[in-house]
Amino acid sequence: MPHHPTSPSSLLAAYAPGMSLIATPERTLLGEGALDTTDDLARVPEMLRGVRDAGWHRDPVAIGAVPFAPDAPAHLTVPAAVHTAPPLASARDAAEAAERRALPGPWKAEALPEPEEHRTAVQRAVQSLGPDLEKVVLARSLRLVGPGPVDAAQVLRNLAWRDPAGFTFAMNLPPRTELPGPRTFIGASPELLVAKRGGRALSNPLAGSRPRSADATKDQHNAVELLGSAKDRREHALVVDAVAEGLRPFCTRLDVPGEPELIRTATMWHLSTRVTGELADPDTPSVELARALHPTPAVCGTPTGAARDAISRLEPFDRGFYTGAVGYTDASGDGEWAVAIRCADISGDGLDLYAGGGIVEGSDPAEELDETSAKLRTLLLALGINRAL
Ligand SMILES: C=C(O[C@H]1C=CC=C(C(=O)O)[C@@H]1O)C(=O)O
Repeated sequence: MPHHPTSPSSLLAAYAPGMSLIATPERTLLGEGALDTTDDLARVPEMLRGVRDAGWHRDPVAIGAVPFAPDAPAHLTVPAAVHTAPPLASARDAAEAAERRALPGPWKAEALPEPEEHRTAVQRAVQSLGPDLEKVVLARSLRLVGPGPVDAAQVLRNLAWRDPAGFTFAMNLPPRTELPGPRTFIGASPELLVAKRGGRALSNPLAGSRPRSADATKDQHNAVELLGSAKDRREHALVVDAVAEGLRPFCTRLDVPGEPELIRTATMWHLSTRVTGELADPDTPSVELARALHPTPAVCGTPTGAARDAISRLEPFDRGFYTGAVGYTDASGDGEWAVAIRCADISGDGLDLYAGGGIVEGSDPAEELDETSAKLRTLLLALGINRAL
């Protein structure tokens, strides 16, 4: 991977729509232009070899986004120029305060489905649980339209500095047919689908959530309650088991901690497990691991097929790239792929925000609605909106 010693804030400042940026706990990466593009994650290693063999780039990197639906096109590009910098968390400095600014309103909001309908969908999902469907993740979306073109670069900087330890991204996508002009898939995900470096693989499944609270006592109470919740631990274990099963065929050794830990973002507490493995073949491309894992029960459910069917029955919108994956890989297969959550799809004056939650036996519709509202706050706060919509 090319090395351009620079600071993460200078890459955030250089970002403009049409480019792609991803900031991870390992590095910050900005891609400009396109030497080649594919809509198929499986073809990424071949695309990287092609670019290298043609002499267009000695050390090419592919960066992009994969949708939730298996038959929908991905968008993965080998940029003409890739700039890298250390991780954001290493550089919380004066830039942080200077670069954060609210976007101008007012915003017109339209919920799809309406909150009441989401509660009903959760209720229906709970009723359809049983031996054939143990868990399903149900989501809702919120369309916001502002007074002018949404400033994606400002949203990105706001997201980055609020959650510098996660995976912050802005991916350039082909325009939507109904909304011409630049399209940016943007977000700050706390969840690592898979990273591969040399002979080691790492995944960090999250599932089981409580909102953060501005009140320190309540915040602590939420965290303790989450860690002790049998329902959330069940919901979490289904994801960890699926990730371990997905990685096992590739690994000679797999370490799966028996107990989840708590992690926090600016808006949420989550149960988290770090699964690490030693790869039988250190040349296994990270995209192959991502394909084997996606979609985990953190975004779809268990078993996958029945959960997908329930999602298409109960969700009244197309998820697009939400609950897909975003990331990058180099030609040696080393790379990082985050689960595409806490995100929005920006085109023109509007954006679509998304949030979902895992439904298992014992899930409560009102609590699930509140959880999605809390998850939507990641993007709402990045727009400068500090209230529920
Ligand atoms: C599907 C989402 O979150 C997933 C990741 C962490 C916790 C989750 C949960 O507790 O339900 C979800 O599985 C989302 O944020 O839209």
